[in-house]
Formats: sequence, structure tokens, C-alpha cells
Amino acid sequence: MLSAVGPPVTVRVPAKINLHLAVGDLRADGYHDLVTVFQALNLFDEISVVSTHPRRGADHADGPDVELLGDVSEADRAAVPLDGSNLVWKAAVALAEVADREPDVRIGIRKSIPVAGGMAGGSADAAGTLLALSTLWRLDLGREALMQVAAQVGSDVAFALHGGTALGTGRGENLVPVLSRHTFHWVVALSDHGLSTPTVFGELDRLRAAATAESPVRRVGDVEPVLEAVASGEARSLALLLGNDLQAAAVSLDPGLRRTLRAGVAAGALAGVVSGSGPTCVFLCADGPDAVRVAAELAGAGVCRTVRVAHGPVPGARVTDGDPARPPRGPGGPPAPDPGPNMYA
Ligand SMILES: C[C@](O)(CO)[C@H](O)COP(=O)(O)OP(=O)(O)OC[C@H]1O[C@@H](n2ccc(N)nc2=O)[C@H](O)[C@@H]1O
Ligand SMILES: Nc1ncnc2c1ncn2[C@@H]1O[C@H](COP(=O)(O)OP(=O)(O)OP(=O)(O)O)[C@@H](O)[C@H]1O
Repeated sequence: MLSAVGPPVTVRVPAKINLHLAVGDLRADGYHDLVTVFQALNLFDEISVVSTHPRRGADHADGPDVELLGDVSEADRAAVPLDGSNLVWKAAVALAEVADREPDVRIGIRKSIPVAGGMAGGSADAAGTLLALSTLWRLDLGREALMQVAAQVGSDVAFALHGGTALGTGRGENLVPVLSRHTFHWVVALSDHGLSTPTVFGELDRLRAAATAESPVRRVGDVEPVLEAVASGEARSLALLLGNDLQAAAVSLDPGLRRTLRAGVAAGALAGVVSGSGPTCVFLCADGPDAVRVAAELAGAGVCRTVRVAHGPVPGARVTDGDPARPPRGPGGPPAPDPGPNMYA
């Protein structure tokens, strides 16, 4: 392991859910056009970056060192690659190219967002890396340029920078902020296994190709009422409108999700939906105390690995420590861990 030079920069970055996910037909480039409403929840991964100067030899010059930090489960250790297929590596290499420098850094990932859970954990880590490195390297890229690098790394990366609630189109990378002054309360049901995003999109294509007039694959409705419900802050209105075209595909690959979705509503949630490509299911609750009650009952129902209570919207990626432009924390410094300015909300 190479020795670190200088203090680390740490960024905290949220998971996302899709309140509405309309999937179009397969495009020539292998992607599907989406119309989606993202919401960032207070379930965070943390990314720390540190320089590993002096420059490494040519054999190391192609990428950063990547490590997992904290208590890492066996499953996460097996599932999260530490090589060029990790999205943080891709993000570091993409940003280094733009900045015309070597990605001579060590990137630590502290995971709380479920791996392969449909909550864009890898994309969140990539977004965290982009913000952390642009801070470490004191790049003055501007929001648009960083968003462009994000979109190049993955469809969900731009939203993890942005946070809040946003309407996503294209592959999901074209974002427009959605007015949402109200907090929604969620119960998140985590599965003990993941689902592969391309496999779920492929399953939807297969189901649609096999559909008949008698047994069509239903599509979600228009997005406008969802935006109105978000703006109104009325959980009961939003609950009627939650929808995800990938849900049928996720349930087809993992039929146990049907039980999970039923159990959440039986436990008192207003509605439940598969998050993104699944298998995580999210349940909208009337308020915070209700979410705690639903979570306790769902945890006892034996239909998922674990449950979390969460709320949204929350801001996107934020520097929490080590910003050279801000005074250090600790004795003499500011008392509380101020999450710092959110450049992207
Ligand atoms: C399902 C969602 O989470 C909804 O927000 C996202 O669309 C997934 O975004 P992501 O994980 O960042 O996906 P990417 O890494 O860009 O793409 C992974 C794979 O998912 C499929 N994919 C992804 C996004 C999209 N709009 N259409 C697709 O068909 C493609 O097979 C692609 O090769
Ligand atoms: N930093 C990372 N964290 C987790 N998985 C990663 C990371 N980088 C690459 N991967 C790989 O990507 C796969 C999907 O990971 P991720 O946790 O982002 O899925 P997801 O939440 O379902 O994604 P999305 O919601 O964007 O479709 C993992 O199985 C793993 O092999």
C-alpha cells in the first residue's frame, strides 16, 4: 500500500429511490429512455480520498487504490470489486482525464447503501468520488462540467451529486429539480441478495415481447400528477401514484418480492414499490412515528433481511471533512460536523 500524502477529503452521499419510473423501449445503444422521479434518502455511503504522491510507476499509473472501510460484511466484500470495475475507479479516471493529471489517490468506501439493491449505491460512490477529488485537487470545474463527467460514469451518478427530488430523463442523467419542501417518511426493506440492473432491464424487454392483448405488461401513468403530489407534500396522494415499470421484471426474477410488498402494506404503510431495479422495496408512511411502527412490524414478518427507517428528500453529495477551503474541525475549529455547502442542489 502506498503512503498517503496530505489530509483526506471525506464526502457523504445519499441513496436514491424512484417515486416514478417509466421505462421506454430498448435503444440502439443498449439503454432505455426513462422518465423518472428520483428522491434522495438519508441512507449514506462515505467516500474518503487521499493523495498517494509521489507519482507511481507506469504499472500503477492507470488507476487509484480502492479499499472498503469500516465493518464490511462477507457478502459486501465478495460483491464490491476493488479494481477498474468499481465505479469509484471509473469516476477517478474520468475526472483525472478532464483535469489532465494522474489518478494517484487512495479511495476509501464506507458502505451503508445496500449493494445491488436498486438504490444506486455504486453510483453514489462514484458521485462522492467526483466531489471529493475535485475538492482535493482544487479543481474549478463548475457544476455543469462535473455533471457531464458524472453522466459519463453511469446513469444514476448525476442524481447522487444533485440530491433532493428531481425529474430524470434520457438514461436518467438529464435532471430537472422538482419542487419539494416537504419531508416524506419511508421504510426500506433490504433483501439478502442483489439483482443485476442489466438483467432486470432485459427481463422487462422479455416480458414486453411476450405480452399479449389479454395479458399486457402494464405501464406506469403520466409523471405530472406525481410531481404535483410531491409539491403538495401529501403522502396519501403520493402513495396512490408510486409506480415502477421495472417492478414486474424484478418480481418475475424474484417472486418473493410480492410477499414483501404485501407485508409492508399489511403492516400499515400507505403503499410500497420496488426501488429502481430492486430488490429493495420502499414503503411510504403517513409520518415518522408511523414509519417506526411499520418498520418494527415488517422486521418481524420474515420477508426481508433487514429494515431501515428513512426520510427524503435530503441533499446530494457533500464534503463533510477536509475541504482545504474551510477551517479544520476539532479544538478551536467549528464545533459541529457541518456538512458543508451542497454545490449541486
Ligand atoms: C434502474 C435505475 O436505478 C433507475 O434509476 C437506473 O436506470 C440504473 O442506472 P445505473 O445503475 O447507473 O445504470 P448504468 O450503470 O448506466 O447501466 C447499467 C445497465 O443497465 C441498463 N440500463 C441502464 C439505464 C437505462 N436507462 N437503461 C438501461 O437499459 C443497461 O443494460 C446498462 O448497461
Ligand atoms: N462502489 C461500488 N459499490 C457497490 N457495488 C459496486 C461499486 N462499484 C461497482 N459495483 C458493482 O456494481 C454492481 C451494482 O452495484 P450497486 O450497489 O450500484 O447496484 P444498484 O444499487 O442496484 O444500482 P442502481 O440502483 O444504480 O441500478 C455490484 O454488484 C458490484 O459488482
